[in-house]
Amino acid sequence: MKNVDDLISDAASLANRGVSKGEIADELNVSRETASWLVARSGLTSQDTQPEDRRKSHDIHVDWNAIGRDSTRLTHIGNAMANMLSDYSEEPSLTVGIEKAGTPLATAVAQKLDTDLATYTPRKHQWEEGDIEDLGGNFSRNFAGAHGYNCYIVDDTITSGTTLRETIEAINDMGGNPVAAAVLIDKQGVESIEGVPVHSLIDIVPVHGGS
Ligand SMILES: O=P(O)(O)OC[C@H]1O[C@H](OP(=O)(O)OP(=O)(O)O)[C@H](O)[C@@H]1O
Repeated sequence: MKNVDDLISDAASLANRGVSKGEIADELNVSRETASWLVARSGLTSQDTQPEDRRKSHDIHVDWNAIGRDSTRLTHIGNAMANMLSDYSEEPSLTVGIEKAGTPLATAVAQKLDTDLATYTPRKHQWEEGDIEDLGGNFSRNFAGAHGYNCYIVDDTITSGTTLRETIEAINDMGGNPVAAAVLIDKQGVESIEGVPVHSLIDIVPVHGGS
């Protein structure tokens, strides 16, 4: 069982060997953002890892600020995501937004589909102290819980899929039924996670070949 210090040590060791942040994320089964955080916590400077990162990392940063900063655009995008989710016989009555960026999108989706609203904060946001295995994510008490609900799940991006997988497991653990998920952008191009269909408005598809 690993605690945060073990992970920081592992991340530093991999970074010192020239492994990219994306590969560290895969190796340690965390998101790339978390891998960056672990390397930063280890005290390695960006100079220590930057050249190898530039050469080996294929990850991309998605900037959807033009949508997120404008409530009209956000609502339109939420409606489009709702449209992708509107064909399930279970007729979910709860939309679960993944904090933080998934929540405003989930709010728009919930409004369009006339469902209740829940928010889930993944465990990676609760890593400041303690053993990672002992820390879980949580549903905000300000919104609905997942118990007894057929649920849609909404987030902005899939990078490794770890966050969505964790959210699906958390909904199951709480006695809910995750029916389908929708994201703005899927960097994996997955069709399903843990048996739950995943819909994305945009898939990122790496193109190989050329020079
Ligand atoms: O598929 P994964 O590798 O798990 O990564 C995807 C997650 O990472 C981002 O969250 P992040 O914590 O970076 O940002 P946020 O709190 O602003 O949503 C994003 O919003 C997803 O929730």
